[in-house]
Amino acid sequence: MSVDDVPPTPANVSAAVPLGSSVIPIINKLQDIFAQLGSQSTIALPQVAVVGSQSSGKSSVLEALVGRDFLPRGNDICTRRPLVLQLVQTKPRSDGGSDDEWGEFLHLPSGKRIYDFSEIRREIEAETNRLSGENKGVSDNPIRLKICSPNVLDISLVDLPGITKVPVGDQPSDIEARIRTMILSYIKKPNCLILAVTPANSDLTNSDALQIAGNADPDGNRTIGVITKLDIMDRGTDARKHLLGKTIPLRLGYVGVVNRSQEDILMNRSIKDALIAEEKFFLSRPAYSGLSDRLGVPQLAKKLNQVLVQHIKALLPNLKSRISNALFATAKEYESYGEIKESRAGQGALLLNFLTKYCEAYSSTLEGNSKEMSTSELSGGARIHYIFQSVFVKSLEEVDPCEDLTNDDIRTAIQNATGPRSALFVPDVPFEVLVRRQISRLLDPSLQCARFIFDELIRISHQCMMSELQHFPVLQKRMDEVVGNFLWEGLEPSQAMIRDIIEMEMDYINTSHPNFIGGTKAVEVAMQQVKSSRIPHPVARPKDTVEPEKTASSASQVKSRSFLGRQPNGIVTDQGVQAAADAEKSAPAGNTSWSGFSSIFRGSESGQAASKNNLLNKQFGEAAQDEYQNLSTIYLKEPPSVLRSSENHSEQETVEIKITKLLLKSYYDIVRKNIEDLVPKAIMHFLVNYSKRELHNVFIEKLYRENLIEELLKEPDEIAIKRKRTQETLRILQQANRTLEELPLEAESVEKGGYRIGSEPKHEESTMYTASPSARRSRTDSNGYGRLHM
Ligand SMILES: Nc1nc2c(ncn2[C@@H]2O[C@H](COP(=O)(O)OP(=O)(O)OP(=O)(O)O)[C@@H](O)[C@H]2O)c(=O)[nH]1
Repeated sequence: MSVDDVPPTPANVSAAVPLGSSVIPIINKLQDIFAQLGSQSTIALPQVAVVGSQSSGKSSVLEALVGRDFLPRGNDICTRRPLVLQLVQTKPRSDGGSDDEWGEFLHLPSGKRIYDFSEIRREIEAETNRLSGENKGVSDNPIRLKICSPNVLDISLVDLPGITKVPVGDQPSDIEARIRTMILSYIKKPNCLILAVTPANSDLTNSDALQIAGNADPDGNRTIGVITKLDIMDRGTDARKHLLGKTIPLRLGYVGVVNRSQEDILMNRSIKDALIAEEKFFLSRPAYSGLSDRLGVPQLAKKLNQVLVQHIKALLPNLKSRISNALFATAKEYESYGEIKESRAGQGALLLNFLTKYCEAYSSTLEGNSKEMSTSELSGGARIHYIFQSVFVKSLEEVDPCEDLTNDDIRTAIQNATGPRSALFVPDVPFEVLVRRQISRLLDPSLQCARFIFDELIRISHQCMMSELQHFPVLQKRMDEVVGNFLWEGLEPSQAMIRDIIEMEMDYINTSHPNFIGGTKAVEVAMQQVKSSRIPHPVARPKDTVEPEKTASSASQVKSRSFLGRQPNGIVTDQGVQAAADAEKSAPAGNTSWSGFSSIFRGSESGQAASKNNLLNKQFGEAAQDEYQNLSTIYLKEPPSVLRSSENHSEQETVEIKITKLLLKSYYDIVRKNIEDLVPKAIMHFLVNYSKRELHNVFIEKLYRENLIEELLKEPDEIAIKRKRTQETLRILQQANRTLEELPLEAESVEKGGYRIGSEPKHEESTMYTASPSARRSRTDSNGYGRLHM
């Protein structure tokens, strides 16, 4: 079959097995992944460097691999500066035009594209001369050339000056050492693949290339031996032994190639023709039969591909884990933006879902069955319990109802309660006044407790804002407002209830409460306290001096006070009286412990009247006498504007104060227990449980409105942008993940690359060019790197 029988259309080109078909698509896919991810990192492919002695054919090998004529070649020294050739794959032109391949030099103004490859060659020569002079000078300063094409693999190739022994022209005397150092600086890097080029017409055992490659890569893991100029060997000799590795073994083996001769170059022979000629040459030489896997530039490219595949394989696990980590992180980020719905129905469902989820979170936080329960601190309902028990109840328990009541206060209250008369009994009124005053003190902490719980609910409400809501600030703000107002509405009735409870307690002092100490017991206890307080004072103080008239009336006095011994049902018991009487009896003779009481009863109607009469008679008599005696007028001292009860307490008053205090404490305890019980109940009912029960309804009423949905679910622009970007990244990563899973990296697929001598006709793409149909479409010119026909 002839070359012309097969037109270079994408269909039949892809029917052939182009070189690199196994590796280039993989690389392309991977590079696509990186490009789409906007990642700076790429698949770091090994650099390929050609080394060898001068004019061994290094540039020719490189050029054949790349498939374009652009390197200066000649039988004199050509490469005098390293040429770092960066192949960059570009997108094919959409219109299929052929000007999608160009070169760019780093030393030229940036962006200057050179589409004519002969001009590229001329610029390499000119730039070499610029720095190294025109007289064979050598420089280690590299020329950097970027070849952009849809048909190349992203890889760097380095053409290095050849090793030379004898200085010529402007070369320094240590030229060999200098060139060796320069070469080593490139090929000693572990990611540098070495093509050690030795011409077949020289002695392999003296190969500079193998020698320097051996220095840089002693294990031979990255050195491929290339034997050039097989066509100009001495007649009767061949390189079979060398190619089989029998002369100098190489781990990656040798490939024999036939490049264009100087004559071919002068005749402008194309690479395509050269490849055909090369294949013909091997077919015509029986010495090379059976060595098809190590003959020809395509086989060299295949070998390179195999090494590249191995390299990619080694990179893959790391790449996969990077992609899957990025996938995980991006998926999480995307999730954090929450759902977004386009349709009105979808938006409504989404809003309803948010509101419901919020209410569930609110309830479960209060109930204590939230999934996000903290283990480091109290939260939710537990905090409410803490406020009730450890703040409210505890504070109330610590209150002493008599704390801010001095004995004088009590005495004043008693005196005020009895009005202009002297007290016959310890009256109810001061006790009630005082106990009411103490009960009223419970209002403030109770209201404060409600306020604390309100604050706590507000706090819980903030905790319940799901992370998704962060992306809907309008909704979040409105929900916050609704909850705040709603809780405030719950606070008012709970505080009103608390006021009612306290007022109820103040309104009716239930002295019949079974837990109330009652008068009898209070008298008994007070007397015992007074009695025991006297025991340590065996010597009677002047105050204790008995006044006979007082002791005389003590029994009746005690009896008169028997109202204090009334049972809660109001029945007067003898015990109360008896207890008081007993106490009186038990007092030592001449003791006036009940003198206070006695004084009340001393003032019995008749006694008081008598004494008043006596006094009046006495005063009248004296006045008459004074008149007679014509004495001067007696003036009373003006009473002070503020009157206080006298400072000295009589013993009676002491007992009265004690009784009042006992009654006060006992009753206060009852009220306190009630308040401790009822206030939390009121708050729980009107505020906490009410909010739990009704919040969802309130949300529905206030927010789940047709006309509000769009506004509530409006995302801020920056979030919408982030969401879109994350979604796109996620899509790319998922695709990348799938691509990595599907990559055909089996050795078998690589083996299919290259061409086999004597097999079916092949239409080989030259060397490292891509096999993508779109790329090939642009390669219909006659530059000679399109097809190889046999
Ligand atoms: N006949 C024949 N000539 C070749 C072959 N390879 C290279 N040549 C010729 O050998 C000469 C040197 O080739 P280059 O490719 O420039 O060699 P080089 O090693 O790059 O040379 P320097 O860069 O100067 O060291 C050129 O004239 C090529 O045409 C080959 O396989 N067969």
